[in-house]
Amino acid sequence: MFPIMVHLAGEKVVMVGGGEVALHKIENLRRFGLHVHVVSPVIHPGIEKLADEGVVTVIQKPVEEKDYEDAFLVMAVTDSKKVNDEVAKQAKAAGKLVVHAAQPDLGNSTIPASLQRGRLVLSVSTGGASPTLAKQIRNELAEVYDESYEDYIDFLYEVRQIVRKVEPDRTVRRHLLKIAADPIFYKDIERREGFLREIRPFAQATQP
Ligand SMILES: C[C@@]1(CC(=O)O)C2=NC(=C\c3[nH]c(c(CCC(=O)O)c3CC(=O)O)Cc3[nH]c(c(CC(=O)O)c3CCC(=O)O)/C=C3\N/C(=C\2)[C@@H](CCC(=O)O)[C@]3(C)CC(=O)O)/[C@H]1CCC(=O)O
Ligand SMILES: NC(=O)c1ccc[n+]([C@@H]2O[C@H](COP(=O)([O-])OP(=O)(O)OC[C@H]3O[C@@H](n4cnc5c(N)ncnc54)[C@H](O)[C@@H]3O)[C@@H](O)[C@H]2O)c1
Repeated sequence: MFPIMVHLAGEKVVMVGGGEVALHKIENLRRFGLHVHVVSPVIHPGIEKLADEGVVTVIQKPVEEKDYEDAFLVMAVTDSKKVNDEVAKQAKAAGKLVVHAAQPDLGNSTIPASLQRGRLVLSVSTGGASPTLAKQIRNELAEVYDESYEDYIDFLYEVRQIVRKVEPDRTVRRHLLKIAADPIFYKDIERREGFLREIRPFAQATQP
């Protein structure tokens, strides 16, 4: 398994199956601001509620290939092995990202337990050994990397954008970015503001 971050905004995500597991997967996708198309004859009440809120689009019927032919990511989460296997096979052959929720080796992707702190994303995968352990480790990380990381990551992002824009020399750029990543800036918000005050004028000066 190779970890990769995927920009899914604007891409079609199709959930085949509308039960409990589908609901859980949709809620996870929702945390990342993603809209999901659900194809399933029976729809969990929790998914119906999300449809009312506009978070998902529901197509209430058994799945057919045309329901996911324009999808980027397909999740096969029905309670039928035959349906999940068939969907995974066809979608994979069509070059899509595919999660098979019951037999991961029949898909080509799995969902890790994850945690977001603004731009910081921490993901834990056990390669199907124990989703329960993945969740436990994620919860431990959530305590270490608490909400205060959101602002800190924003600071690092802004510094990096400025440095990339104003400093043509790669060695100097790396040096400056290393300074910015000093833990002192995590702990001391005033220092962050001071640092930004110092470097912002350089970016403004180079504006076209
Ligand atoms: C991380 C998380 C993300 C998410 O789903 O969003 C996720 N499963 C979560 C929870 C969870 N899933 C299951 C339990 C019950 C206890 C247990 O079995 O441990 C719990 C625990 C709970 O619910 O508390 C049952 C289960 N899961 C899979 C199978 C089939 C199989 O056995 O392989 C079965 C057995 C079904 C059966 O009994 O027949 C398969 C997969 N589940 C994965 C991801 C992928 C591997 C990730 C990895 O190992 O790292 C993979 C391979 C494919 C995929 O679905 O992507 C999410 C964490 C929650 C969070 O983020 O809060
Ligand atoms: N990956 C995970 O995290 C995880 C966790 C637990 C279970 N599972 C697996 O997920 C699967 C689903 O479990 P569940 O608890 O959501 O089941 P469920 O009984 O709650 O829901 C099954 C859904 O499949 C739909 N379905 C059936 N035939 C269909 C078809 N032809 N086309 C479209 N949809 C169809 C039904 O309408 C229903 O909405 C099981 O195979 C289970 O082993 C995966």
